[in-house]
Amino acid sequence: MAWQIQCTASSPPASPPPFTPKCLPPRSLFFTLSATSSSRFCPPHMPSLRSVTCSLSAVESPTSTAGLDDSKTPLLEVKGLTAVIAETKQEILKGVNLVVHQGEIHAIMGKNGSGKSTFSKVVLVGHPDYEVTGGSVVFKGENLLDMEPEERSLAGLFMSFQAPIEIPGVNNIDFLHMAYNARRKKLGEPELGPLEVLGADLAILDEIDSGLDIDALRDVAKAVNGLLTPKNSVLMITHYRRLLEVIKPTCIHIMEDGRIIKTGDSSLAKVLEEKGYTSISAE
Ligand SMILES: Nc1ncnc2c1ncn2[C@@H]1O[C@H](COP(=O)(O)OP(=O)(O)OP(=O)(O)O)[C@@H](O)[C@H]1O
Repeated sequence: MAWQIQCTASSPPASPPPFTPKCLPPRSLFFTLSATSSSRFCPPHMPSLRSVTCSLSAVESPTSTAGLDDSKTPLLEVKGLTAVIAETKQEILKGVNLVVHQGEIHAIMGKNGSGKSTFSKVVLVGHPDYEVTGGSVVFKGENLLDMEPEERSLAGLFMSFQAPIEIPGVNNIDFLHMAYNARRKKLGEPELGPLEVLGADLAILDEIDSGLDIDALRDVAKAVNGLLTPKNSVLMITHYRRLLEVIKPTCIHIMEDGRIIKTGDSSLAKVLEEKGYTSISAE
């Protein structure tokens, strides 16, 4: 797990470098996480990820708003989110509860069709295919559901596409990050992580591991690692435990039929591998 070793090697300064939001136009919402990104992105002020722990231990979590660590600042608070397909009114999200605090990595797993992508589309972009019928989504204290996609981006959300290597311009974020930090270095200022350069606090990464071989997966893991700072958080949507072997999440949430039915620490992925989703939903 080279990504962890790299990032634990640096000790954090007394205070993290200042955040620099709004340094990019609104279109920066849609960047692609590069499978070729390297660990050079690991920000120097990042603390050991091992210090970030989930206080829940594979407990049932019909309302996973239950505090992971109340001393931390919540970034994203989703409560009772329900949504239907706009055209047919079929309900897909049936009361999602989720809290992501600063500096945490969360993973959402679940069977095909459980509602993971719908959740990310509703939260991130307010996708027109869906209508929110209830609940709330608060990001940094603001009601996200009232915001246009551009406003969500400016508020500090970042989303990656699925299948990153199929998207042209895959290295944009690498280039942007390097160019920005080169200038900061020249000015004698501390370098920033990619999310800070983007002015984003939370990255939602939807199935960034789909179709990747093990080597590409390691590169993606390094890139995800490089997105983190003590203030930034990552919410990953994934099918595969193998990604969670190289990126140890603070918490794993299991989604089933439009709800999060269980929240636990990274050991939950092992339970899934050994016993499958059925064992969890049947408990
Ligand atoms: N725009 C849509 N029109 C019709 N059905 C939809 C639409 N969006 C989602 N669905 C249905 O809602 C359910 C949840 O879909 P969603 O893509 O969110 O699940 P998922 O957990 O991300 O699945 P996967 O792991 O296969 O990507 C599925 O049954 C899907 O067919």
